Amino acid sequence: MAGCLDASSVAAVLARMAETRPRVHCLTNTVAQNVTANMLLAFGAIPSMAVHVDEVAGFAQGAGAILINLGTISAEGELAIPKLLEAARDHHKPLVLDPVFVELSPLRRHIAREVLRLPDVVVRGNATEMAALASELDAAERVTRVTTGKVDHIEGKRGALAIAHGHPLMTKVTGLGCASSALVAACCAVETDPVIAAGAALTAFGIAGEIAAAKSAGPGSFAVNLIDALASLDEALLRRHMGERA
Ligand SMILES: Nc1ncnc2c1ncn2[C@@H]1O[C@H](COP(=O)(O)OP(=O)(O)O)[C@@H](O)[C@H]1O
Ligand SMILES: Cc1ncsc1CCOP(=O)(O)O
Ligand SMILES: [Mg+2]
Repeated sequence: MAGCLDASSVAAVLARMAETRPRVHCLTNTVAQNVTANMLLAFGAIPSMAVHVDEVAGFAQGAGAILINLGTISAEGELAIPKLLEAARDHHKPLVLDPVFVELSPLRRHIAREVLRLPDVVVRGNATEMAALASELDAAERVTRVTTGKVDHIEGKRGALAIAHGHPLMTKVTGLGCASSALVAACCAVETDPVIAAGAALTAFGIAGEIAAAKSAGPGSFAVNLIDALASLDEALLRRHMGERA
């Protein structure tokens, strides 16, 4: 039976985020780079996005977590990935994979398979992407599966969570799934249990989506209001949206 987090657990992760300000090194797609960087900053983390094979290892070794997003994977990006995997392995960095459109691309499936040779990877995707990777995920060691949608489902070594926060407008702005993967990575930098880290990230992001939607006329204003809402989160707001007494 999947559980959910309480406001104090989410607030504790956000407090560590504010205190630590982890840098998330993102090898991510050109569509979502800007929204990803802005959401990480609003969340209290620091984004970096270098890709060149001769410098990416240094960026990754000094980061709190690593994100690999396959959305616009290039030959240059593909060269950098082994360096990121080495950094994650040798320097014990949390690593999140976002297998964008893996269902459409044998190349992306191949790269996802290579990434999943590493143990303890956190994979965040939508239901189509996670279903397309089912056999690779089944074969991966100590993988944490994060499947987003109307309800986000998180399954890992230490349990399962279902997160029923968010708003349909979050599907109308490009890059918000990619951004959610980056927020999961940021939480993995300050919370050692990836199930709790992903639960905190998606609870916070979903509540920010609810707050932003209430004051938006459409997807354009929603995109801007979402950054403000994410930056405004505190325990009182979390409690209000999680139905807990202030
Ligand atoms: N129908 C929905 N209602 C509320 N929130 C949603 C809905 N669909 C997706 N979300 C939220 O939107 C964000 C992006 O999820 P999703 O659309 O599944 O990713 P992707 O953009 O990679 O396909 C997640 O935070 C998720 O919780
Ligand atoms: C449209 C598109 N094409 C390649 S990456 C990308 C952005 C996908 O963003 P998200 O998965 O967050 O909707
Ligand atoms: Mg996506």
